[in-house]
Amino acid sequence: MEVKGITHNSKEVYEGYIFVAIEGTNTDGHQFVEEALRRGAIRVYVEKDVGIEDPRIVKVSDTRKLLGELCHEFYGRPSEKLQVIGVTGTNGKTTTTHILESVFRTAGIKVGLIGTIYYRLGDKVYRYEGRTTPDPVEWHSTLKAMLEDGAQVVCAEISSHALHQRRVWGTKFFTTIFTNLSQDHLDYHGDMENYFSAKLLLFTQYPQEFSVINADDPYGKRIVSVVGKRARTYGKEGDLRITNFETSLEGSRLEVEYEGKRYRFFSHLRGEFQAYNLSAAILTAFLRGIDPQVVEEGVKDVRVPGRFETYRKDGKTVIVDYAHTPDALEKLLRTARGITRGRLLVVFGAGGNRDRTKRPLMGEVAQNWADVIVLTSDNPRWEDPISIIEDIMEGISQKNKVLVEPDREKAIRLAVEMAKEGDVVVIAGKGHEDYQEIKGVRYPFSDSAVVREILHV
Ligand SMILES: CC(=O)N[C@H]1[C@@H](OP(=O)(O)OP(=O)(O)OC[C@H]2O[C@@H](n3ccc(=O)[nH]c3=O)[C@H](O)[C@@H]2O)O[C@H](CO)[C@@H](O)[C@@H]1O[C@H](C)C(=O)N[C@@H](C)C(=O)N[C@H](CCC(=O)O)C(=O)O
Ligand SMILES: Nc1ncnc2c1ncn2[C@@H]1O[C@H](COP(=O)(O)OP(=O)(O)OP(=O)(O)O)[C@@H](O)[C@H]1O
Ligand SMILES: N[C@H](CCC[C@H](N)C(=O)O)C(=O)O
Ligand SMILES: [Mg+2]
Repeated sequence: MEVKGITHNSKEVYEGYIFVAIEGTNTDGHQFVEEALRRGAIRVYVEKDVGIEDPRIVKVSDTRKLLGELCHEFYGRPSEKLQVIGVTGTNGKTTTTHILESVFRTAGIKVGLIGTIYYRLGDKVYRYEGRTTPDPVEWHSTLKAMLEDGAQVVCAEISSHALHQRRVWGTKFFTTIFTNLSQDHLDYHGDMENYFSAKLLLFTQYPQEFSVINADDPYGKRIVSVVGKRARTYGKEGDLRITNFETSLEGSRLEVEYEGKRYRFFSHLRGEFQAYNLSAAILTAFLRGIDPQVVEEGVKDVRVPGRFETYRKDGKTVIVDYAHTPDALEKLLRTARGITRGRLLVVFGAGGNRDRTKRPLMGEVAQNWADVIVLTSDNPRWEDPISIIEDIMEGISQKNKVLVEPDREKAIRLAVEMAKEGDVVVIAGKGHEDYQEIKGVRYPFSDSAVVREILHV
């Protein structure tokens, strides 16, 4: 039986395909078995009876795991011929994968990147459906495509949704990395314990040589206790020990101690949290045997679109960043406050159809650090923008600091034009995003483009 393709979507079944029925969050693939058969499926895997007598239907215990295993086989087990580095955690995945990409490229190693912004190998960008971590078909086929295009290493962001939905099941990892865990995605996971359990899966259910863990994070400590001798840690208490870190508008200086030696690094990345992203990437590069001088060179000029992008004009500074969780916003504003001579203004909103409970917490963070808060829309999706803003307002008692402007472009313009010499304006939540998602439509929109137009830079 020659298999022509594998899919979990009946609408993508063609003659000779295998269809795997998945019970999802919106609908159940088991309702589409008849359609899959009609479209020419030669095998249909189900988890439960669908009331159709047909020799092509086979029942298994877990169709999500089966889908991953089938795709891993069908695309030629690419993760066994590459070195796949998987990064998970609430924040830092995109940044850490970009640092690793820069280090491996400096070492002359062909390195692929799969994550929030793009799936790319050098200048080649692969089909991208908008997920930080794609479904098993897109995941294993992209690994195969990168392998065929010469990739030796692939650095990938592994989201908690992906782990919960087994989107990367069947993958063999070289190294997995844990950045941190703080509040996000509770709309999906329900509570922090479930969120942590999803993250833990990467370190316990997938083959890997090393687990690189943030020893300073309370959840990181729990992962170390579970993975045992495979763990290699970073942080103030890590195997790779952070001994000094300074950050400014110019960049960051990091000093670490590892296996009895001291190392110093400089990077254009800014923000106190970069100590951790840099350390995670440096430890991983050391474990892969990359020469320290090459690592030093590789971490210098890392550019991550939409992370702490800085524009300056007439003595005022505007920072565009992707922070969209209470922890990230807190660390971003704390860093911004440290470089502000005058007032700190912040423009942000919160994504619709995402974790609602984080909204007042973000409002409270903004109130603690900023002099002026302009509340606006992020990606409202199917929610009313005003009600999202009201959720954020719940966390703000100092109402006199707040201006409300639901139109994001007007809100950015309002803050930048209000700012005076010495002031800093932080525009948070969307970073690299080049769209605004409203009621299922992605309208072209970019925070950076709006800022550049206002400042004529
Ligand atoms: C909540 C969530 O994660 N949903 C993801 C999930 O969809 P689902 O389980 O809801 O699927 P469903 O729509 O219920 O359909 C169930 C099954 O029926 C099948 N079906 C459906 C219709 C049909 O006609 N025939 C058919 O066979 C579907 O193919 C599917 O297998 O599986 C889909 C396929 O893999 C994903 O595209 C989809 O991502 C949605 C669009 C999404 O917005 N996900 C976000 C929350 C997300 O995944 N974000 C993370 C983290 C971002 C970050 O913090 O970095 C990410 O990795 O991007
Ligand atoms: N190690 C970190 N700890 C806390 N905040 C961080 C860290 N690294 C980056 N941030 C902040 O969080 C934001 C998101 O960073 P990044 O895009 O690297 O995270 P991510 O895990 O890929 O996020 P997402 O899951 O939304 O894709 C950054 O814009 C920055 O403000
Ligand atoms: N500006 C986006 C950031 C989150 C995107 C991604 N992390 C997700 O949850 O899909 C939003 O808040 O909608
Ligand atoms: Mg990301």
